[in-house]
Amino acid sequence: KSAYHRDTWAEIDLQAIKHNVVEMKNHLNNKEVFAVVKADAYGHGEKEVAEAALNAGASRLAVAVFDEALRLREHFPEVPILVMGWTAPQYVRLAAQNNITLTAFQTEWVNQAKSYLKGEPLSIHLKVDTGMGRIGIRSVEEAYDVIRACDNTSIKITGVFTHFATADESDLLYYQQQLGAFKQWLKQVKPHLPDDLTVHIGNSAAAMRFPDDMYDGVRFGISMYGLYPSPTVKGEQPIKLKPAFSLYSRLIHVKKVHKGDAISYGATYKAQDEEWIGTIPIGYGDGWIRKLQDFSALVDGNKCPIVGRICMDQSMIKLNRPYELGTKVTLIGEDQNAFVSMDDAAEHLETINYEIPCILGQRIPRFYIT
Ligand SMILES: Cc1ncc(COP(=O)(O)O)c(CNc2conc2O)c1O
Repeated sequence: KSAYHRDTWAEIDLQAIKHNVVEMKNHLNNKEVFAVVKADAYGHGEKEVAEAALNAGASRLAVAVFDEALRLREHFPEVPILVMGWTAPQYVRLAAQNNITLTAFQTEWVNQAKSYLKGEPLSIHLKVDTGMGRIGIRSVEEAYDVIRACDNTSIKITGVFTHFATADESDLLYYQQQLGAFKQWLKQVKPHLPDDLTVHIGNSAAAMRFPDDMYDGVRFGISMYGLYPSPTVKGEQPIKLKPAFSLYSRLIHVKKVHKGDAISYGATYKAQDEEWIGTIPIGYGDGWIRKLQDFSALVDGNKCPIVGRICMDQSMIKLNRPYELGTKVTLIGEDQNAFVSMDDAAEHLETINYEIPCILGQRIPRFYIT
């Protein structure tokens, strides 16, 4: 349960989510946009983001895990929902009863699945591995086996898809190889598949950079949240995105320390002079991990470095002057005309922006700006 009685919170701008969906739909001249809301909508809140994305023109929801699909089905009784990951065959009946589309790519899985179905129609999308090397069919022969296993069963192939490993990079060779492999695969397998198939191959990067390659729809994840998939794509600015996620806290303690005074565990930080130190109620117990030490937060538009070791529930920042208790601290987002972005935090942590909102835990309540 989120601690609502603590001055640390996230704000999710649903107008930004809608803006990004509309931008993508226009960019694709109205192909389908599947809102990828797995991992609690990349940490933004699955229900609220799904609703905003659907209102803005997304036509389907895509998740990674069957339980995410079951939860969303509670709120969205009619929307097509695709589970993009592997689901154990013993759950196919529950999937069929909830009209949830699963991903299939193994003949053995199909054979087991049909033994659990009692005639209910189960929708599946075939996953083709053209080079992501994670899950998926890797040859035409494999495809024939899987398709044959579905024959005369209640398992209906309603889509095929593949996933790109390098669509966000400057070197396009591997992307082109995957695209070529998929086209070749589809040309050979299509005659054995139903006509009204949904074909979708692109993530945010491919959809933004190569909209004409995109077949029927795109699986829109990171950029629906207003984040570019990589510095390369950010540099190209194929569409203008609005970041949705902001993270705030408030000063709960302010003190003046003298030269040589130590801050936090290990006494690793020593004040270099008389300094004003602020304490904020966020720590690695919230996913604000220890490696964020020396990253900066904004107070009154000023960059204030995180000094000393980050604790489980609290962190210290060096202030540019004394501030009142309760003064707002911007950890991610805009403060006056200064801005700390998800990309800044990712760069500091030597990771990608995707990871940051996902690791911010449920002790940080998410509030929604509609
Ligand atoms: C199969 C599949 N399709 C679409 C997306 C959306 O990609 P985007 O967020 O770049 O638009 C993902 C994201 N998968 C992951 C994102 O980060 N790690 C992943 O495995 C995915 O796994």
